[in-house]
Amino acid sequence: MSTRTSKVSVSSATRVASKTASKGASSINTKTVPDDEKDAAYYVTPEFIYGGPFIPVKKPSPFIDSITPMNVPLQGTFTRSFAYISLKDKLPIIITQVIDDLSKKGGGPDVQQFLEKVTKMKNDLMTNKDYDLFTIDTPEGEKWNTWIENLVNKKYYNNTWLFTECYVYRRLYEGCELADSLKSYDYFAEKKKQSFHGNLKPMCRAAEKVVTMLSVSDKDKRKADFMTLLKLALWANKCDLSFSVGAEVTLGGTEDEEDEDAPPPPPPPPPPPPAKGKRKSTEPPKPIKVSSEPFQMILDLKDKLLVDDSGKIADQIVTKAENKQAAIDGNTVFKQKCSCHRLAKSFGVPICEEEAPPPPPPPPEGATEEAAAEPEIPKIPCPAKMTIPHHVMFDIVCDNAGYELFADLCFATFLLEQKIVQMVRFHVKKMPWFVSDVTMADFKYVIEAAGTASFSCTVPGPPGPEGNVEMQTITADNLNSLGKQWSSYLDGGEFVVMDEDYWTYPHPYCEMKKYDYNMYRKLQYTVGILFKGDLNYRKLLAGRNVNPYSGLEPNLQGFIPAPIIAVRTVKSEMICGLSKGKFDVLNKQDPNWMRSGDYGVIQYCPKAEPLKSMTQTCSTCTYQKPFIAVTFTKRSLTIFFGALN
Ligand SMILES: O=P(O)(O)OC[C@@]1(O)O[C@H](CO)[C@@H](O)[C@@H]1O
Repeated sequence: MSTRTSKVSVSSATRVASKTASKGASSINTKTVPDDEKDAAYYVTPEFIYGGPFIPVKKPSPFIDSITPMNVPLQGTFTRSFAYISLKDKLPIIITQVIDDLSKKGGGPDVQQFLEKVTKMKNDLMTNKDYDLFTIDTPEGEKWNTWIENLVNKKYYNNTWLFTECYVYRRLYEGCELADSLKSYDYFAEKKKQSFHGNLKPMCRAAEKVVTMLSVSDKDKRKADFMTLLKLALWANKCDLSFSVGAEVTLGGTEDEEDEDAPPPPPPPPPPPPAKGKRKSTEPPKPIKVSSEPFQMILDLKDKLLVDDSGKIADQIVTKAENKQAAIDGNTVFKQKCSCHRLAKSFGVPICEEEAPPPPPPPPEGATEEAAAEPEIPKIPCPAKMTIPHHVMFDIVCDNAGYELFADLCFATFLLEQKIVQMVRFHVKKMPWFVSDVTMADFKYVIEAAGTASFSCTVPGPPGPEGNVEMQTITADNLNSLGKQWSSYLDGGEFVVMDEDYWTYPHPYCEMKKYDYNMYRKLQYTVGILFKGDLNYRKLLAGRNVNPYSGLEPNLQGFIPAPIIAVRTVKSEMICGLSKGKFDVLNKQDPNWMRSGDYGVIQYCPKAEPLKSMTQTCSTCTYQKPFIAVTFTKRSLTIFFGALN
């Protein structure tokens, strides 16, 4: 009989053994418990029954019948948590949808291999196995394997929900990386396209109003519009396909959707006089009619906005942008020479002073190797020493494509057209992510589709002075003009779209410096970073179930590259910044209120870590280093430059 050793606590094994022994004792050989309790194998080796099955040995379960305890990371072992539900019910369905779609698509042996790997991953998830390592041979794949090997808990439910979910979406994409015929395949593309076309009506209606907010306006109107467009971007976050498990989400599909095409209902009768005494705060909220007209929705949902820092954000971002512009105007020279400048100068190599010149011409035909190895050194300002950017910029860490990206683009357009900033940087994903997160391809698709969409419908216009309502025709004209404006921003550089690896890492943002210091530094140049959506919120709070009444800043745990703006509808069981008692009231009204996406927050942390000159040379200067090392091939110099790495 093979003996299996396993880390099972003796006490529980004893319980198991005695329970086993008591059950049908006559049919099994009742060995006495060995004197030597070190023989743990005894407790886990199933008793062999002649002609009968092995008796299953129940290991102590990692699952706890509880919600996530305070300050503990959300994870699947708490069976009353949404993390558990998401891993048990949502993620397997999303994986199955990918498998089904690809099976229908068909393909050669590489697609079959993809399906086998993804099916195994789905089964491993459902049976709480250990993560498999990545097999792609890339630096980023190696990083993932290092992270997995360093984990204490390598099981899907036992590790944090954040890591497991990111791991699953990253493994899905590995399947494509390993399949030649799936190299640039996006298994969520159709759903994301549908999330655009399925929301044409709210986009066209929103565009009607957005275009009236773009001409430079007085401070009060500018502030009001700033706040409104931030709320438009907030409620757009309801359109999230990982939350809906791939089901199409059209705006306004919330609570009791009001059919706004019907003439508005007559005004409600005056409310009855308040009952004597205090209204019980735990009465379930009365169902509200939510218009699918985006700007009316903002008004309808005002009580669902649990934290609203939009006014403070509007004031401070404008002020910070003005201060940044003053610093740029006043910055005439680099304050310090970068070490590579000094070294280059001392070896007679031109130092990098201006903007990067055009790439050097290709070496002439038949050029000798030495000549080919000596291109003109590009003169690039050394980012390591830059503490003042070239432009006043604002960053948006995007979430979902489709309607949510439309709303984010509207907000960015407002910032540019109101001359608050000169550039908006969008951070998107390098691969299909959480079903509807924006990739570079999605970004370009939405801009192109907005510029060419056609749409027309009639809706009730605003009530006239006598309360009469005229029907009005909504078309895609304003959406088209916005789309064309966005396209020119992309060409002109006002819109910069970046898809660095970092945004598909599984780590909380408080660890950004550890995993991508350059990314942290890049973010320090901006006047504000808008983090969209629930997943970003989970990363900002390190995936923990924090005290709902604690402030945003302490929960960022030092992640303050620039002022942080967190805009998210509540789709996971973590939140901070609530007013006193609010969390308890909401829980009493509906214990599952954090799983609905019906509530939202607009939170702000104004702190920013000062941008200092780096002590070592930057990645740009590293680019020059190999060249200088090749130019001065003396062994001592190569070692010397090597030491600078
Ligand atoms: O970041 P988003 O798109 O706002 O929301 C993503 C998300 O809430 O959807 C899922 C809900 O199950 C979670 O995995 C994840 O946090």
